[in-house]
Formats: sequence, structure tokens, C-alpha cells
Amino acid sequence: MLVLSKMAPVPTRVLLRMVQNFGRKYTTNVNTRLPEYVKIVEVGPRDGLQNEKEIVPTSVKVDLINRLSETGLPVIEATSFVSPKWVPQMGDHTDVMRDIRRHPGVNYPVLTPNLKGFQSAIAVGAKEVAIFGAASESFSKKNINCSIEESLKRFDEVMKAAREANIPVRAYVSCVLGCPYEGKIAPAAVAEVASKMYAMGCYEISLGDTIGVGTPGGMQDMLRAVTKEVPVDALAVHCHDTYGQALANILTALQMGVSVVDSSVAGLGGCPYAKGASGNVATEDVVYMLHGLGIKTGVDLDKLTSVGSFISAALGRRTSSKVAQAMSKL
Ligand SMILES: CC(C)(COP(=O)([O-])OP(=O)([O-])OC[C@H]1O[C@@H](n2cnc3c(N)ncnc32)[C@H](O)[C@@H]1OP(=O)([O-])[O-])[C@@H](O)C(=O)NCCC(=O)NCCSC(=O)C[C@@](C)(O)CC(=O)[O-]
Repeated sequence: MLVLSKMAPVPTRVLLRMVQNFGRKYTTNVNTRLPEYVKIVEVGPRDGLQNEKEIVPTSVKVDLINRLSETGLPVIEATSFVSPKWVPQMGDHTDVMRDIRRHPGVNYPVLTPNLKGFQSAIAVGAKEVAIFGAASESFSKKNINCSIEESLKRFDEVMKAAREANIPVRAYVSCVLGCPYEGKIAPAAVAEVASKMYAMGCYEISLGDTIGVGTPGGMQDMLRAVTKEVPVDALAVHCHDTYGQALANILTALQMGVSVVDSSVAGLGGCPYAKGASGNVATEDVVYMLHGLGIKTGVDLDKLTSVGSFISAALGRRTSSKVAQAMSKL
């Protein structure tokens, strides 16, 4: 045991750890303080169902949203007001918004890529919208048919109309940890787009690992860059689980102060313009992890897993949620 003069002796196990860790790069903004409450943004009805080969009947979508509304989820992204030529799976957006039973205390935001989408959405009673851009030029062109700069101009029009109508706007930045066309994306590029969208007046910026290639190391680097520009309370993470890293990435984000997580019941989904990307992290798995950490979500896991069973049966496939699979065997 080493004894330094006038200082307490350093125990051998601490010394050993110091030696083992010598030369390792430490990050200063990963800590063990976790939020007490995490807001879950359920994106299954939109992100989940926009990628289905067979178009899901409107009545099933409405039933899904109504059942999710009974689980305690605070936010359920209901559909998107995009061009039906681009994403026919969301072509019934108007009917979905008309037919769902809106639950008090639950928000039902919808995606709106431009003013046309925004106007159609509020005409059927949408009370919140989300714009969606990307940190990758190529993805922006493939997904919304314009450059990043052009997209920001379109979003400006939406923001102006939203301000006049008193509608809160959320923003997505896609490809924050990798792009299907460009590969690695620089954290600085993510920070730049995120800060522009925040400066436009979006109240929350959801950082999308669109193709699920990120790792906790990449998440740390990206968040370190973004949090220099956008307050951490205004950030959400949106992790696809292609490489099985989503929960680890989410935990990393929570340790860095993020307290809003997007997820998809039964792990539904993928993006039509991100070939090979698997669904979002399953909401059941996120809730299980959060409750295990003592973090409140307000979500009833049993009710949620039965909604997951409902939609998996309706789509004729097994749930992607590990938690739901395990619970069904108990
Ligand atoms: C953005 C556009 C519309 C531009 O598409 P465009 O072709 O460049 O648009 P345009 O203005 O030239 O219009 C062409 C036609 O589309 C119509 N149109 C124009 N706007 C609308 C609208 N809002 N609703 C309905 N119709 C619309 C417009 O009226 C016209 O109709 P036509 O005269 O040919 O009959 C198109 O590229 C599009 O709809 N893209 C949507 C792509 C999409 O939905 N992707 C998936 C969502 S993003 C995602 O999943 C990622 C995320 C958010 O989850 C986060 C993550 O994981 O990273």
C-alpha cells in the first residue's frame, strides 16, 4: 500500500485500477446521474408502419394508436403528412387523424416535411408537428428530395405557419451516427443542423441513428458536439437497433443528460429511404431498462406488451422486443 505524506493511504485495489486505466482517454461528461423521469415518444404507428411492404389497414393503425393511448405513454406519433407517391404507407394520414380517440394528456404529433403537409395536418386537428431533416446531404436528397439548405428554407415556412397557429414543432435530424449513402457523419455536421433547427424555434431535437450503426462511443462524441450548441433538455435520441446497440446508446445518452427517448412498440419499423435498417428500439425494452434503473416513465409495461402482441399478430410476425419475447415464456 502506497502512503503519501499527510494524505490518506490509497488502497491497493484503487492503485491497481489506476494502473490498469493509465493512458485511457476519459470523458468528462459521462456521469452516473440519471434522470428521474424519461419521456418516451412512441413512434411505432408512424416510423414503424411507414416501412411495411403490405399497407396496413387504416382500422388497424387506429386500433393500435387507441390501444397505445391506454398504456400511459405521453406522446404517440400518429402518422405523417408526406406525399403518398413517396410513402404510400402513410397515405391514409387524414383518416387516421380523424378516426383516433384522443386521450387526455397524450400528444399525437405528425410529420410534416413542408407547408403543404403542415396545412393538411392542422386541417384535421393535429396539435403538434415534426419537421425532419438530416445531417447527411445524400440522405436529405433521397428522403425529402432537397439539399440540407433547401430543407431548412422549407422548414422556415412551416415554422412561420406553426408560430401563427400556436403549434409546437419538434425536429428530427437523421443519420447522426452514420448514413446509408455517405457512411460516417462528422459530429460537427450533426451539431450544425441541430443548432439551426433549434434556433428556428423547434422545442425538441430528436437525434436519429437512422440505420442503427452507432455505438456508445459514437453517441458520446456526437452528443458532446451537439450539447455545445443545443441545451441537453431540448434533445431526444431516436435509435434504430440494426446492430443491437440501441439500449447501450440510449443509456449513454441518459448518462449525458438526455431525458427523452423515441421508441417503437414491438420494435416495428425502419425507414423507406434507409435500406437494410431495422426497426426502432422496442418501447417494451426501453421501459424495462428504465424501470430497472428506477426511472419513471408512467408506462404500464404489461399493457404495452399486450399492444405489442396485438400489432405483431396483425402483421403476422414475431415481436422484435426481447422483453416481450421473454415475458411471453414466463
Ligand atoms: C418532401 C416531399 C413531399 C418532397 O417531394 P417533391 O416531389 O420534391 O415535392 P414537390 O413539392 O415537387 O411536389 C411533388 C408532388 O408531391 C405533392 N406533395 C408535396 N408535398 C406533399 C405533402 N406534404 N403531402 C402530400 N403531397 C405532397 C405535390 O402536391 C406534388 O403532387 P403532384 O402535383 O405531382 O400530384 C417528398 O420527398 C416526401 O414526401 N418525402 C417523405 C419521405 C418520408 O416520409 N420519409 C420517411 C420519414 S423520415 C424518417 O423515417 C426518419 C426519422 C424521422 O424517423 C428519423 C430517423 O430515424 O432518422
